[in-house]
Amino acid sequence: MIGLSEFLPPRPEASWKLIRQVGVDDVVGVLNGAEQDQRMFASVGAGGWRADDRDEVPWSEAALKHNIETYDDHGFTLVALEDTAPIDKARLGLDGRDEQIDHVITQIRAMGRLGVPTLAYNWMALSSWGRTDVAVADRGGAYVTAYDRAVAQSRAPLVQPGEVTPEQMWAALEYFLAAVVPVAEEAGVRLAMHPDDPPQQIDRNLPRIMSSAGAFRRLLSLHPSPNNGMTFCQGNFALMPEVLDGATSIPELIREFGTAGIPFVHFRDVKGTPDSFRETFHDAGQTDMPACMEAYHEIGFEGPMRPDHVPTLAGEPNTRPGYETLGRLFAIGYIRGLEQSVYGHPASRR
Ligand SMILES: O=C(O)[C@@H](O)[C@@H](O)[C@H](O)[C@H](O)CO
Repeated sequence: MIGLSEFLPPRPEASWKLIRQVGVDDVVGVLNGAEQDQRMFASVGAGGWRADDRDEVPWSEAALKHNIETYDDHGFTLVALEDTAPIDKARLGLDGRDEQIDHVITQIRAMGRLGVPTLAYNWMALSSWGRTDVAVADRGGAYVTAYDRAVAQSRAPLVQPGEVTPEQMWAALEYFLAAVVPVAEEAGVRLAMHPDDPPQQIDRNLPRIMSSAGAFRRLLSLHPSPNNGMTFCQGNFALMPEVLDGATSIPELIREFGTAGIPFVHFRDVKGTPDSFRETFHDAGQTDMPACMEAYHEIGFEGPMRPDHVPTLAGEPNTRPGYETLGRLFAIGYIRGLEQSVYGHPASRR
């Protein structure tokens, strides 16, 4: 079976009871006050959530143990992290990167000791996922997020034109992997690179190198290891050139990368192109989701899979675009149904 999971910060909320009631016990977490916890909603101009004021280093073993205990107190098991210390100097290959890489190494060793086997990270320097609208009316008036490249690129630049090159970011990634993959191997932690979102070649003058299937083939070849893998975020792979031009498909990429390359899945969908798209309900996008689930079953995937972004439904504040509660319940039910139709119902499994 897949490890159906949900993305929750280490701060209990009323929604946690609903997530348990719809049958999800596994959690993908952030680190209280770390880079993604602080950056992800600001990146789309939303209020999001606020970190607790804690007297602990977010990526320390003590902080991670605190988070695990918090999840455990509510019946959840932390199965992956999708957060690190700030690593922009590492992403850009700048002075000070070794200290940032040391923080990641500290976190990986703590994850190994505390039994958290997967670490998702991304190479979107100075930013995170990007959207130009977080309240586009979709089915029944539900809000989804959307992206328009012309609007996005009219905003303030992240760097000056040519200030950072793709080669610089690839060299920085190779340096990062050389430092952290051996530690991950020793700790029993699988690294899972998330695609640039959206998968643009360049964003406000800054290269985005993890924006094609070819880039992920290069990632795996840069440092071959069972601990150097990817977060197979379907919504982003669906917008990559090789999928849009028909050279491959999401199910074919699932089979190509296999469980060796895919420790972790974001199971969501979109409509459009990387220059202009909206996110969708899981049953209404441009990807053959049943075919994807069949491909996961064929490769024997049984790792963490989460719904990722969901629409905001009636009555919800939309301060956490993509991450409100009611849409998660729909998505969880949809994924669980697909899973049991493909992997079999627990009652029928031998
Ligand atoms: O596809 C995406 O961009 C999402 O997965 C992000 O919202 C991601 O989960 C956050 O930036 C936290 O890593």
